[in-house]
Amino acid sequence: MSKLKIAIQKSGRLNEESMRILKNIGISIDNGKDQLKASARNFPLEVFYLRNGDIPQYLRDGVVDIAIIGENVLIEKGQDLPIVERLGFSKCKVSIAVPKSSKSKSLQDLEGKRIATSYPNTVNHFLKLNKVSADLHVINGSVEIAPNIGLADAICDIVSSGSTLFKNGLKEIETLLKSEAVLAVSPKISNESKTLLDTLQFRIQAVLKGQNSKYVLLNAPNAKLNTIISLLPGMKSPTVLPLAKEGWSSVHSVINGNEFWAVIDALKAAGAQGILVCPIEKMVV
Ligand SMILES: Nc1ncnc2c1ncn2[C@@H]1O[C@H](COP(=O)(O)OP(=O)(O)OP(=O)(O)O)[C@@H](O)[C@H]1O
Ligand SMILES: O=P(O)(O)OC[C@H]1O[C@H](OP(=O)(O)OP(=O)(O)O)[C@H](O)[C@@H]1O
Ligand SMILES: [Mg+2]
Repeated sequence: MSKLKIAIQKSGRLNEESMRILKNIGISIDNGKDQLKASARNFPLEVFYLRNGDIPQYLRDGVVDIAIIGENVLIEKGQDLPIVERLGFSKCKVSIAVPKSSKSKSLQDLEGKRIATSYPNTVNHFLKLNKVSADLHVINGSVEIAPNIGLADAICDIVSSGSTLFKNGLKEIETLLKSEAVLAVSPKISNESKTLLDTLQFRIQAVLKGQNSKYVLLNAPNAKLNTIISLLPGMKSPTVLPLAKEGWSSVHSVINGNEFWAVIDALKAAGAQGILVCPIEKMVV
């Protein structure tokens, strides 16, 4: 039986969370130290540990079937490669920044200036779109140092907390794109591997949905039940069970993480008491 081949970043920002996803979907991997290829014990899966920046080419060539990769790298080097799942971690932006003292306030002010970046295709595309021409200096790391050593007037790099920009005396002037870790697929994936991918994706979706939701239990006076139930959609509808105490019920439901605090505030205001909130490990809808 053939195995599904997945590329994961060997080391760096994406490695830990990528391994955690595999663990959370019940896949265990025999990982020898410095091993660049490993097999799963309980799923027909082979893991290739690669550099993030090399993964688009491996996908294109069909060396691997799928990969967990930063969306920004796909935008830079793999526009042709389909994304099948957004994974919600390693969220960041790719932005243009200039020294705090610079007079440049927008992209138009960078006409004829030097921009240091590790993302030349992304920057070129953006400059072209905005009809600005600038000189690109491609460097692979520590991009934020470039203006301080006189190499460039501006930089384009990843921004997350903004602390690297701050520490290097830079300010952001344009955001080119937003990125997160994604699951990308090789255009050469076989039908057999595609079936395995469907199984893997089903499991990943169950984990992601669980992560984005909370299980809520609360006590409600029966007189307020209708209002409280209307605030709680649940997976189908909330579960309502009688409490031992006369005139009270226990209500169980699932709340989406994004609207969590707004719903809790509304529940309290509607008379809910003893609200318990529990994490959900997996959710199959
Ligand atoms: N500060 C950050 N906060 C959040 N996500 C980030 C941050 N820096 C990078 N990322 C995301 O993680 C990915 C991997 O970044 P990392 O710095 O580990 O590797 P890299 O040097 O870009 O790649 P390679 O594996 O080729 O060496 C990036 O492509 C981006 O999607
Ligand atoms: O906005 P912040 O939270 O400060 O994060 C942004 C920094 O993080 C990344 O660098 P990383 O630490 O991965 O080092 P690298 O340049 O060696 O990849 C990125 O290249 C930025 O420099
Ligand atoms: Mg980095």
